[in-house]
Amino acid sequence: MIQIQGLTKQYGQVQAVDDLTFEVQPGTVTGFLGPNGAGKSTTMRMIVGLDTPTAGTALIDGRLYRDLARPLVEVGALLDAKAVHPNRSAANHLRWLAQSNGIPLRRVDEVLGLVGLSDVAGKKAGGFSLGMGQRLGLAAALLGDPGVLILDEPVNGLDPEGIRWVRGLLQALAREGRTILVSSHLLSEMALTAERLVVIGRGRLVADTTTREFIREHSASTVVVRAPRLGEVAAWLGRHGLETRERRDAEGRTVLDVADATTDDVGTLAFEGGFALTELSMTQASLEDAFMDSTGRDVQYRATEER
Ligand SMILES: Nc1ncnc2c1ncn2[C@@H]1O[C@H](COP(=O)(O)OP(=O)(O)OP(=O)(O)O)[C@@H](O)[C@H]1O
Repeated sequence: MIQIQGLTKQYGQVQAVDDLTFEVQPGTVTGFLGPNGAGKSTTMRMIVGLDTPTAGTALIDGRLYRDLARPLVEVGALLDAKAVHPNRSAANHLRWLAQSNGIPLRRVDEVLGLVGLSDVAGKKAGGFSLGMGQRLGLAAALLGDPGVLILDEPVNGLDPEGIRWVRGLLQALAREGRTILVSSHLLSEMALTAERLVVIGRGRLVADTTTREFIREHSASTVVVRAPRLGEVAAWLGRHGLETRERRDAEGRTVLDVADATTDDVGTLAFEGGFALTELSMTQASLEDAFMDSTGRDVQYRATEER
């Protein structure tokens, strides 16, 4: 289990992580979600002792990372896939890690096989593509067969096949009872991988819930209505407590958006009011848009055209 308590990191004027408190339980994949610059990497670096918190603590199975006797056997981390000596072969990189952590050398071939790098084991890591580098980083994280895994954007640079493979691997590792924290800035990716989500924006906790609940809360759906007497329909629905907004659809027709309602509600009310409807449909807001909205005021970096 990972326990984060009041974790805070200040870099000069920048509050990178701001009083974060959450737990990551074993047996499930927990997604660590937030827009760029939200503080995910800084949090993960503090968990594995690469950064010192300004305040608060990050404990792994009740202990600080630096107090673990054999860190690689207890925690596997993928934080920067490029942190490999470019002239060292993939196998030698792993052998060196294994030897310095008292891990049997046969484990090197096992993890190379597991991540699909057996064929390039003797090639220099410096010549690896981003995706191959990610696979090597995963191999290093898995080397000590640890009970806790901390992975920063592990699918970055992988092709769709690779992404599917990582997803399956993480879910299988979680089923074995491991604690897995995996970061991403894409809700769509985490929706398929993680059972739970810890969402942050500008260093602060936005949500700590199941993925299903987070999606349910943020996938606001809208009922779309077209009718010959649209103004009267809007007034009628308004009188029955529904919030409506008129707009033009893609074909230039005037339609009514009804928030927080079902087509059943709207259809029944229209019938009771004696209105003919020419359209009654449902649209789902893009999940990614809804997620960005939820962290919206906390987003630190946006494309300038969005400002
Ligand atoms: N060593 C550092 N010195 C100064 N500021 C830093 C340092 N590391 C991170 N920051 C700042 O802290 C904030 C959080 O950064 P962090 O990399 O943790 O975010 P992130 O959620 O991992 O984003 P990304 O997905 O872009 O990696 C950013 O404003 C970043 O510029």
